[in-house]
Amino acid sequence: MTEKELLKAAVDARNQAYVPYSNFPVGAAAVSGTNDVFTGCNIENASYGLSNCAERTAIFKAVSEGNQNVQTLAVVADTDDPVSPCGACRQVLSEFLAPSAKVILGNMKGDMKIVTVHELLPGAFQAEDFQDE
Ligand SMILES: O=c1ccn([C@H]2C[C@H](O)[C@@H](CO)O2)c(=O)[nH]1
Ligand SMILES: [Zn+2]
Repeated sequence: MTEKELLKAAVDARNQAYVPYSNFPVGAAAVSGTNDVFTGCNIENASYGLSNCAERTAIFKAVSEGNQNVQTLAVVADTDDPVSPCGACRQVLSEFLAPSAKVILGNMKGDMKIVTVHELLPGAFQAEDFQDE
C-alpha cells in the first residue's frame, strides 16, 4: 500500500469519527506486519477524558485481531500542517511500532510529513526499563 493509499484509508476512517464535543474528526490507518490494514477514528465521550484518539483506535483494533507489530501508521485531520499526535498516542505507538517504523502525518489539503516513532517520542518509557532481561 502506498503512502497516499494509506492516507486515503485514514480519511475514510475519519468520516466515522464521533466528535460531538470537539468537532475535530481524526482518522488513522495502521498496517500490520502481515500487511492487513486497521483503521480508526477518534471516539469522544460526555466524560471528556474517556475519549479515544484515532491512532489508538487503529492500533488497538490491530492488536485485538492478533497484530502486535504495526509496520506503518497514517493519521489525518483538518489541520494547517500535518496533524501532530498527542503524547498518549506517541507512547502507545512506541509499544507496537518499531522505533524506526514510519508514521505518516497528513492533513486534508494533502500535505504529508513522514517521521519515525523515535522522532515522535525519543526516550519513550519501555517495558525493558522495569522488567527483567
Ligand atoms: O492526533 C490526534 C489529536 C487529537 N485527536 C482527537 C482527540 C479529541 O477527540 C479531538 C480533539 O483533541 O481530537 C486524535 O484523535 N488524534
Ligand atoms: Zn492521541
